[in-house]
Amino acid sequence: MAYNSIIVRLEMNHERINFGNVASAVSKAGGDITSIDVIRSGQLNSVRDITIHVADQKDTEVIDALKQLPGIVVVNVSDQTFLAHLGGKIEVTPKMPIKNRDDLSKVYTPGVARVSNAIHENREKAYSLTIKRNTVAVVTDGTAVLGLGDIGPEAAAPVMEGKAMLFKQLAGVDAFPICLNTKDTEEIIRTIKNISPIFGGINLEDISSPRCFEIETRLAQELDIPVFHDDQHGTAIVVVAGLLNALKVVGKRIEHVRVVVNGIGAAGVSICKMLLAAGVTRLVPVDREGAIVRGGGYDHHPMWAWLAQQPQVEDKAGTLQEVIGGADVFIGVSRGNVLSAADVEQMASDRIVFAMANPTPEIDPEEAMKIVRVFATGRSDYPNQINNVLVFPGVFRGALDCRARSINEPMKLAAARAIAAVVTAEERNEQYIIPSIFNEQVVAKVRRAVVEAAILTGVARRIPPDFR
Ligand SMILES: NC(=O)C1=CN([C@@H]2O[C@H](COP(=O)(O)OP(=O)(O)OC[C@H]3O[C@@H](n4cnc5c(N)ncnc54)[C@H](O)[C@@H]3O)[C@@H](O)[C@H]2O)C=CC1
Ligand SMILES: CC(=O)C(=O)O
Ligand SMILES: [Mg+2]
Repeated sequence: MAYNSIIVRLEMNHERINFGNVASAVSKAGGDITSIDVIRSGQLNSVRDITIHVADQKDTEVIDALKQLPGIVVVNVSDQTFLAHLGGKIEVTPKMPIKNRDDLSKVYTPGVARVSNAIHENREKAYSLTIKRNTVAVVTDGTAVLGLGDIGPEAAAPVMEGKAMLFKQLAGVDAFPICLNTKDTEEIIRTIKNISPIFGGINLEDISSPRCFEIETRLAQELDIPVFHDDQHGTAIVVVAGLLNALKVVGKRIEHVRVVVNGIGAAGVSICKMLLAAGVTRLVPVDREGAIVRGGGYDHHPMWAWLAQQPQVEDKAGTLQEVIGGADVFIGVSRGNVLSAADVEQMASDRIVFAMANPTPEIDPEEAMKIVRVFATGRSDYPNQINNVLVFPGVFRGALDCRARSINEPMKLAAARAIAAVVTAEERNEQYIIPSIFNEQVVAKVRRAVVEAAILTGVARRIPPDFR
């Protein structure tokens, strides 16, 4: 279950109530007081800030319980998650101060003109003389934000800022959120191409399918910097990493398992492609209207049409409930609460369920954990967090360091194997199939694997010093 922290400012009349009554009311309503700060204390009244750890969506119950107490005034309630977003979460910081005219003439005019001319003569110098070599655009149109859907570019911004923070903290990559006010494929492609000169890479984020496929393919063809749709490939890479380890835990081989993937959008298509490349022989892709079957006609969706031609895709039609029976693996990248315990119980023994819709998984984790052998979500509050945050920082660190032209399939497979290998055979178990995002080996190993594969496949334009 997810928890949140709220800070409640209370004015208490000491003649009518004591703090013990407050603590017991909070606890009865489902909260847990974790700290108390006295703001003002007098003989009759005091004002205190109490921090309460409270289960998701239970905060109103706790506040209502406090409001009903005699001698209490709830002065203010602040939610720590909202506080963390106040004013946005990132800023631009200069690398040196401008203290005098001499500094000014170096970083700005007239000195800067010589640097600009040098880049004009040799465009490649943008990599050594500007932020290009370490800067990635995180671009969205706000149409498939987490599992929240088409909530618009402004509402997508907190997620993009969060991605930018993770890029910087985990891999030292400077990432900038760009939220576009258009859903038009051609306009998105044109805009990204037009802003690309300052960036060393483009991370596409939360752009809904099927537009995301064309946008990525065209940009990858038309730009000479890496373009990576995180929801497609970041997710597929981390799923394959988790699955390789989960299969070892349950003692099944990838070529023998039957895999149901629910939600064949951006993430689902790429997961299916990568599972086939990794050796899956029995695949059941399922979307809203049921299974996508071998030989079916899907003229409206080129990626579904491609899937329907793959020999490993089953030809049995049906709803999720009709096709899940006997499956060894369920991978959900669709939306919250679409899978019941009864559905999961139809699966094979030693089943593996990755319920990755964010923020609400396909099945309630508390229910699922009782009936599956290996369970994972995209969330940080349960064991086995399968989230593309394990991928994009290291992939871009590697791609920027070797100045890769693109991020190709061998680089992606190498990244998946590198993530899986962070968990050793001794450490691996049902609760630990995937490393934590705070495990420092993750970015280092993914970077190394990505650079090696880029060099081997000829897309690296620079050999980083530690590879010479
Ligand atoms: N844990 C992680 O790292 C990641 C999780 N996700 C999650 O996966 C979900 C999908 O993300 P995207 O692929 O980017 O979105 P998308 O919008 O491209 O695709 C969603 C697909 O799910 C299908 N769908 C919706 N309801 C369904 C249902 N009841 N049954 C079967 N299919 C259904 C839609 O028709 C669509 O094809 C979101 O909840 C997102 O948060 C996505 C990327 C990474
Ligand atoms: C994690 C992520 O990128 C998503 O849920 O869309
Ligand atoms: Mg995303």
